[in-house]
Amino acid sequence: MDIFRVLTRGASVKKESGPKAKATDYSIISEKDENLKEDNKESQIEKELDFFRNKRIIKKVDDDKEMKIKEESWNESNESGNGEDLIKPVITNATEASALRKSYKGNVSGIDVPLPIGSFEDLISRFSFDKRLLNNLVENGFTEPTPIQSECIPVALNNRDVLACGPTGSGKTLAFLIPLVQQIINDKQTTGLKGLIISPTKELANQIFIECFKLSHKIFLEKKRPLQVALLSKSLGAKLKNKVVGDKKYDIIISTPLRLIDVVKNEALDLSKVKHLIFDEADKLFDKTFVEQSDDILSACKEPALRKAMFSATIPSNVEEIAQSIMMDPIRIIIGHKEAANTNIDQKLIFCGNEEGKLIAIRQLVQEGEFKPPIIIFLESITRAKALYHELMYDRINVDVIHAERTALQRDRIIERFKSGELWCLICTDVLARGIDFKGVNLVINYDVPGSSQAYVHRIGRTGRGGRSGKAITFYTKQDSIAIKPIINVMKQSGCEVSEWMDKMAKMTKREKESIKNGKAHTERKQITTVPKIDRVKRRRQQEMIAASKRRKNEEL
Ligand SMILES: Nc1ncnc2c1ncn2[C@@H]1O[C@H](COP(=O)(O)OP(=O)(O)OP(=O)(O)O)[C@@H](O)[C@H]1O
Repeated sequence: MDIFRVLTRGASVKKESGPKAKATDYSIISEKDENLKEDNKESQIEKELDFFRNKRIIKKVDDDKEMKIKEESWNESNESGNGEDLIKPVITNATEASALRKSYKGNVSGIDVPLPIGSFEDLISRFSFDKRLLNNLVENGFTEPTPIQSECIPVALNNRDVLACGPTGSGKTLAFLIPLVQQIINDKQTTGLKGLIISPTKELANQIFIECFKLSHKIFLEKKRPLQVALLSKSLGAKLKNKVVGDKKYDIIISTPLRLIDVVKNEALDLSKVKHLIFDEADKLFDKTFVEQSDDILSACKEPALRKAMFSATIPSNVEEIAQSIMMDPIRIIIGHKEAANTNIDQKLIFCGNEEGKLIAIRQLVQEGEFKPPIIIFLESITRAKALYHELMYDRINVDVIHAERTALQRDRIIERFKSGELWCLICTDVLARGIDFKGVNLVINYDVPGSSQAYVHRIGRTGRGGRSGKAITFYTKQDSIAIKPIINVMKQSGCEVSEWMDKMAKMTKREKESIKNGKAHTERKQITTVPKIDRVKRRRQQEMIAASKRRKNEEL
């Protein structure tokens, strides 16, 4: 509740709360006592959740070598710095760096770890950062780096490999895009593809492309050539194959693994000069579905000085091992807890007994006013997503569904409608679970318990993004008694209140761990429907009769 109040208050942080609190006589003004305690509690929560650092934190070491954290507004600091020469990096030494890291629970390890940046202006003095690029950041509303950006940008600009893990919605996309664009600007001499970003889904690739396009707006390289970014779509793939477009045209390409491999195998795109290779949602790209394709991409990038980067909100230990084996002295950056969800999300479990109970639970949420759009509902299969869509349509809920059987155009249109607020409730499979940045999603419902703790973290991460608060509800039934355990553990790690019975329930035997790992934690689910069984049987018989009659006619013909 406190967290919700603090977050919904947004940027209107009371700046004087600190000094005032000190000056107040607690013993005399007893009625204000509670308010002051509240303020202290709030500032504590703010510090922990301020991933977007609306307030600037500057650290200084005083004579007694004690750290003092001083807040300065963006304007104040801008006024004091009259001219480029006077802009000084905010973080200048290891003590300041470690205090900054402590403030956002950053854990950074590796050989020769560079200092983080305290503000985007630090980049000008430390890395001769491009002014147009800085302008593009500010014009898009990015005035202060988020913790993952503070850490990752200097690492990449020092040309180091990086394995980065930060909460969902904490700005990882810009954490790899900002240094990438700067490095392309620095590398004036060579033409052709230098930066490659791999994403597991088309939707996410498209989103990264849009961000990269905005960031490289009006940036020109040698001979006034604009920096060229492309999304490797089906049509661009065909153009490259037919040599309608030359493969040297682009500086940065964003693609899904399969599409990229297709053009590379047809020798329509040369990856041998790629200098920066970024895997977004790295744990997905190195799991069993994609690992071979990711490996093919790595082998096609032959540049000896290839810089590799891996990003995700979840990095399981097997992916860490892969990262260590393919990277050169990587720097490992973890913001927050590796197995936890974003702390801006209020997480809740609802026991529904059985499958019918889930439909009742949704209707109850509607009745109780908890079903506040925009809402995303995740299900485990296409069939189930379609079935729930039909059920909710009957309830006259403004809803649509996205899954792998819908065409790219349909998917794009639905996403647009959802983003514009025309569509209130989006039903989907895990195809939209990762990376997609819908601003202001109020509620995520896991209609089916996700298959792993990682899937859970990504699914619920569609809400509570960019410093906003959000809510996630997970339905479970008797048959989810094992699958729910890792979810309770994530809730614990993320600081949610977990009752004693939940805590007991979360304990896993070796066998249970094994069955979760092998995806055998739950059995086949019953169909989603409110149509009585007798009607369903009648309908099926009718369909069978029609099919049989069609068959007979065909045979006669
Ligand atoms: N420095 C910043 N200041 C303010 N907002 C930012 C900043 N950096 C990123 N954002 C915003 O935060 C939101 C989430 O960013 P992003 O999509 O990169 O998250 P993410 O960490 O990649 O999440 P996920 O793990 O789900 O992929 C976006 O709307 C983005 O525009």
